[in-house]
Amino acid sequence: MDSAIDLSDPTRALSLPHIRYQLIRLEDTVLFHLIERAQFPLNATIYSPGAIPIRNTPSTNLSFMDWVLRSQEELQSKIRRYESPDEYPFFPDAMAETVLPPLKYPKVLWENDVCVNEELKRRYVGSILPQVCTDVGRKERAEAQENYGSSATADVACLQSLSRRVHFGKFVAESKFLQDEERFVRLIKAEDKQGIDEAITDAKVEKKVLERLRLKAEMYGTDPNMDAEAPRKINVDAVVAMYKDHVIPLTKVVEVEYLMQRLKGTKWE
Ligand SMILES: O=C(O)C(=O)C[C@]1(C(=O)O)C=C[C@@H](O)C=C1
Repeated sequence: MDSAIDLSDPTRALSLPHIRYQLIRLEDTVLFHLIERAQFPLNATIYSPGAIPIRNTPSTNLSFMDWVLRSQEELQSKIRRYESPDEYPFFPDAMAETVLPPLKYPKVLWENDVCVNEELKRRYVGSILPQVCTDVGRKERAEAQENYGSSATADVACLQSLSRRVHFGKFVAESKFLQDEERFVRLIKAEDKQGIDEAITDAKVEKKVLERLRLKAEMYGTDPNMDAEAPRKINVDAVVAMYKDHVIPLTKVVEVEYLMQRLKGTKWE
């Protein structure tokens, strides 16, 4: 599978404008997947372990959605999805050998084991989805068993695009580190996580991200054939809140944790 970052040229891969362009592109991906998911009710049962027995797999204690996600990841690992440095599995134990010859990606990132997928999934199921699936101009929608499979399939796409977005923080962090090595080495050596967080934060860019996202959610969520009063396909406020409270903060966690590991094996260690 292709990486969204241009890895053929490591200098370009670490240029901040190039990375930010990819982050903007990913907003579209995340939004379109969420719009697909929001057409179905929340269907909370699919997130509850054991609530839906998985036939022929009695030993599993996964929720239905987790079982779909894990099965997809197992298949996708065989076609090299997780060889790309911007892809991280939610179920590392499901990784299988690839059926294609392995790829050799140039090393752009520093060695690290940062992965926030567990936390991302917890927030997606517990907070993001309940908000996104309500208040699209309709009453609370009842569970629909016939949509269990479609809901979980859309969840996989949402979770994978969100995971990719927040782990792009590693490229951002590497780029920022190279721009001001002296400052970051000092902060990292002092284990000053708050100082690192302040150093990587750009409030103006964050404000712009949220404004652009609101516009996109309003535009993509409105059918051009419908009148202006018709219900939107997506809860615009929920989308903006998702980025403000979860996506940007988790991207920053990834950036800080990546930088905390950045001096391992260097002359500064
Ligand atoms: O674009 C950056 O510089 C980033 O670090 C990414 C990002 C974001 O998640 O959108 C995160 C932190 C910054 O404060 C601004 C934006």
